[in-house]
Amino acid sequence: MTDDFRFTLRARDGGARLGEISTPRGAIRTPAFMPVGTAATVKAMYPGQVRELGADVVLGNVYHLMLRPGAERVAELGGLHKFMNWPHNILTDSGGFQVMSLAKLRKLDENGVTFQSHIDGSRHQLTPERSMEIQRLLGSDIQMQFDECVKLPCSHEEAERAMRLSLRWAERSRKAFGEQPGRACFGIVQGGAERDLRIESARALADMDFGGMAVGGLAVGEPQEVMLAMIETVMPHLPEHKPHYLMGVGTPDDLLQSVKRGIDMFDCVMPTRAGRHGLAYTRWGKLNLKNARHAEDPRPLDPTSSCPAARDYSRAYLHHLVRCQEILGMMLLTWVNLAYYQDLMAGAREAISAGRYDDYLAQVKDNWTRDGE
Ligand SMILES: CO[C@@H]1O[C@H](CNc2nc3cc4c(=O)[nH]c(N)nc4cc3[nH]2)[C@H]2OC(C)(C)O[C@@H]12
Repeated sequence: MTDDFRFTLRARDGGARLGEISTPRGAIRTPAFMPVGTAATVKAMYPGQVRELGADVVLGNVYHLMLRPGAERVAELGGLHKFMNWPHNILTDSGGFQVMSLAKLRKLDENGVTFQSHIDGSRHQLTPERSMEIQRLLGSDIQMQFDECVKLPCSHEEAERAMRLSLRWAERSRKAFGEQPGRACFGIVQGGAERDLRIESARALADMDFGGMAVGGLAVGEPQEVMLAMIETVMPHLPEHKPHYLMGVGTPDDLLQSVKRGIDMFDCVMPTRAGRHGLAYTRWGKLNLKNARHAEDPRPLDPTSSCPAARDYSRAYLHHLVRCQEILGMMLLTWVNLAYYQDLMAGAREAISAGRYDDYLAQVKDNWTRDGE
């Protein structure tokens, strides 16, 4: 156990990295997938279940928690770890992205963003200082700078404006974070799909004293090749001794391709959101269990899986639950999908350690062509 925040690079296999973040709350094995726990819960999962799947860290959101139940209230109740009964690491997103994708009547200026809650219309303001104060009140172990993420496609001028604003907000966020032993503040690289802006942003952030570097502004609807091109553009300019976090990503293929290019951390709503909508991620690809072809299929999703939801329930039963919109259907498929994402990352870590990541990537992709059977 350590009382400071430390990242150790354990092995490399081409561009892929095997590492470990250690904090007073435990180790985060990288490459890592962080289940999204937006409203202080990984939807449809017990915290103990999430941990059993191998998750070392979950993600929380300033935007949602400041609106409901409120950061001060969570602090009075002992902080977010105690509140949600998750004693392991928590990373919190700083709110800027969610404000722009969820809130109403947003007004952005140099100081921050004022907006109306999408829940009750109440008025709120987020600045770099308030976002870092909220993350400190929550007791977050990894706190994200407050930034502005532009939608893609956008003009070079617009991407430049938002990237420079995000750099000024990075300075303010880092100053407001101060020194919190055992915790880290991460900078977020912006710059849209513009190589010059991405490099300028990465270089400027690398000179600030951040504990890790995130790549933001992606997974906002751009094609995968644009996302991968931006990762390749910034990677040479990210400090290799600090964790690299790709925000909001992604599909299983996105994760494996990004690990190959030097990404260590991911978060994405896909496995949990897809599970609630009847979609199952399996070794052979994605299955839509609403589809009538599963109605009389007695086989489990994957008899070799270590996840009971994938091993002990027939596709016919899962199809029935999804068709009836039964709560158990959402629970079981969320479980299946998070197990798949954690196993995918565990396999990547093992493959990098053995120096056979490219074989692993090819083997996983080869299985996907067999249409879920
Ligand atoms: C696949 O899920 C959809 O795609 C979005 C995930 N993509 C994403 N890119 C992000 C970029 C940033 C960023 O630049 N900065 C900060 N602070 N946080 C970020 C969070 C991000 N998440 C989800 O967001 C919506 C709700 C649009 O659909 C989901």
